[in-house]
Amino acid sequence: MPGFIIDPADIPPYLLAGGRSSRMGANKAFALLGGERLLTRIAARIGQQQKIPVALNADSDWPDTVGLRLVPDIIPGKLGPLAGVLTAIRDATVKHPHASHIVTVPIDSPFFPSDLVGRLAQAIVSRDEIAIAASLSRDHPVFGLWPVSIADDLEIWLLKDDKRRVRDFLARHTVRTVDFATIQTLIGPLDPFFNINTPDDLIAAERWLAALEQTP
Ligand SMILES: Nc1nc2c(ncn2[C@@H]2O[C@H](COP(=O)(O)OP(=O)(O)OP(=O)(O)O)[C@@H](O)[C@H]2O)c(=O)[nH]1
Ligand SMILES: [Mg+2]
Repeated sequence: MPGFIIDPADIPPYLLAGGRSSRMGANKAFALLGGERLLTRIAARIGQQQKIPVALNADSDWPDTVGLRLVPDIIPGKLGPLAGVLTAIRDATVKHPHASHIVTVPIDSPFFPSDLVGRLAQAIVSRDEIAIAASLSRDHPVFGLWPVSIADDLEIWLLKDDKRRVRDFLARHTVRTVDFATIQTLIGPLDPFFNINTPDDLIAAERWLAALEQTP
């Protein structure tokens, strides 16, 4: 079936980095993986899939945006990743008025698939649908295509729902879930959405990176 989105590379990309990094104990965007900051590494990885420059959704006093356009949350209080999604949609409505969707990726998952946006876009069959990634039977809604048409509903939900469970918001909309396979490496199968929350996760990520580099 032909998809609704004609060119996935035209979807405006937003890097979600507005979290607290509380489990890491320091801003994980600046943590080094393979000698490179996660911020630089992940911006490049999503940037290579998209024609529109990546925007950085992060605090207004962010120390170094590495040249990315900074878009701070429009609702204060660190209300979670969906506050970043709302911010991105509102920004895109102004900066990219023809976009039907935006794409978000988190700051802490360095191995996400190089065909992420294309596969998510393929799953969308009409204007108001959300597409999110999944692997190993788990959903990863921070990796999502979000229709700009959900903005008002998302804003009301963020302000009114105290629990702010992402799955509760998704239940209000049509969601296409796209499953991605694990990556075979010399040390076993890698979840492409492995995410770095703690210092131990960062050590594990170094091992995965080395294994990927050694895998033919
Ligand atoms: N814009 C925005 N992004 C957020 C917010 N909370 C989390 N995120 C982002 O959502 C993604 C997944 O969040 P987590 O893995 O929990 O990261 P975190 O919140 O920084 O880390 P913890 O404090 O340890 O939970 C990361 O890219 C975060 O930067 C928020 O309030 N606003
Ligand atoms: Mg995380």
